[in-house]
Amino acid sequence: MYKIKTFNQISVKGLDRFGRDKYEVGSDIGHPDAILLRSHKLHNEVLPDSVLAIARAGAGVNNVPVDDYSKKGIVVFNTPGANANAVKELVLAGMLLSSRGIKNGIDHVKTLHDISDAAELHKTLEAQKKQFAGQELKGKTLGIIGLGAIGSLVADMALALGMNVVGYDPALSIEAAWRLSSDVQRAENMHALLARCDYVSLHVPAIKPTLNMINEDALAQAKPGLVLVNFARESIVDPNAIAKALDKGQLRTYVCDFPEPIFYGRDDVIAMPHIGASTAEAEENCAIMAADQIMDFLENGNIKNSVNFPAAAMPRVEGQRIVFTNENVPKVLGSVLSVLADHNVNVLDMMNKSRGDLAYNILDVEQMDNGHVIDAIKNIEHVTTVRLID
Ligand SMILES: NC(=O)C1=CN([C@@H]2O[C@H](COP(=O)(O)OP(=O)(O)OC[C@H]3O[C@@H](n4cnc5c(N)ncnc54)[C@H](O)[C@@H]3O)[C@@H](O)[C@H]2O)C=CC1
Ligand SMILES: O=C(O)C(=O)COP(=O)(O)O
Repeated sequence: MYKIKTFNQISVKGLDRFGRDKYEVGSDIGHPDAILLRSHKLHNEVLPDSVLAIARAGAGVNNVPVDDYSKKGIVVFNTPGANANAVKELVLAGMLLSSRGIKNGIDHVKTLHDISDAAELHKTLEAQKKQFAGQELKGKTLGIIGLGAIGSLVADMALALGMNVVGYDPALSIEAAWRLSSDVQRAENMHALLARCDYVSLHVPAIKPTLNMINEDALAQAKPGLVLVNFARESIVDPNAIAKALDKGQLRTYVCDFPEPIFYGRDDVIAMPHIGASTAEAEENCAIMAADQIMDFLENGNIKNSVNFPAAAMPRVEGQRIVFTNENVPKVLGSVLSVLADHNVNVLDMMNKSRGDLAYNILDVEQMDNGHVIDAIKNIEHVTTVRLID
């Protein structure tokens, strides 16, 4: 039996992927083979040695100490794009909330509940509605910082609304570039983007280079009256700088999924409780993708959508499969193959992939009757983890 420990609310559709004949799944599992979670922070958790993999049902992995886990040979997965549409739709809601008198208008209507005569109510509304007039998105310029799964969907949506779209992403992958509409204009740098946009939406991961990227310096470049939309992470903005920019009118509104105490009581901040990915569809997509990736890894050693390991997958053949991780230095694979040769084990197929400082290997071998082989591989210098899969 494989054991999967869960944190957070994981969609049942995902949990149901784990066949109960092979898997035990729950939030109170003691020595799990893998962990399935959403935003639960793992930095302060002591992981049992049994853990081989972590799957983040979602995009951001800043709640997982990925570098530490890489050193231990723990594979970390996420689910790219699985919740992107949900975020995109909320970005639209955020832009509309910041541009039209929606919230204040609705609140105002609620204050009129003692007017019982319909005709009088309509007359009052018509007389007062001018205070809730707004502006349209069409014809305005939206800047998008980070043009990955979410950024590219936001770009398509904004173009469809008749907005001009400017993008900035110095780390854009080739795959993401192919997905991007050719109508997205390219900004040379973030400051140039901020200077020409009416709205800016942030879609970068929380990593060292993006920490506090929206700071006082950046906001000083913004076109006065900018609406800043942050459904990415709290750590990429400096809240004090945002508050100052709002006070000065450099920012008109800050729309975010990450409330901060400094924003309490401000009408120019629209803060939501991290609900960008909180739709039934996104939760299902993420949970299903994460569960499938864990199962393929545990049962076959295959790796897809890892943030710290290379992609590696081979179809299964007869016999057994050995998977091992090693530091990415010369001679390790050769030493492993020598051990197999010494024990008379025939290799049927193999794959060796590397990513940064680590390498991952899949070896299909004929059925072995020698139990010492795995121990011998474990003892080879620079081998971090090894596993035999039947
Ligand atoms: N509010 C919510 O519930 C959700 C928030 N998120 C956040 O949104 C982030 C982005 O998600 P996806 O689009 O799915 O990820 P993604 O990995 O597909 O796209 C991120 C993009 O940011 C770019 N990037 C990296 N460093 C950059 C920099 N310094 N300047 C400009 N661009 C840079 C990358 O090249 C990549 O194209 C996640 O990492 C997560 O923090 C994601 C899903 C839900
Ligand atoms: O996918 C992401 O990065 C998110 O922020 C979504 O977080 P959640 O799974 O809703 O806690």
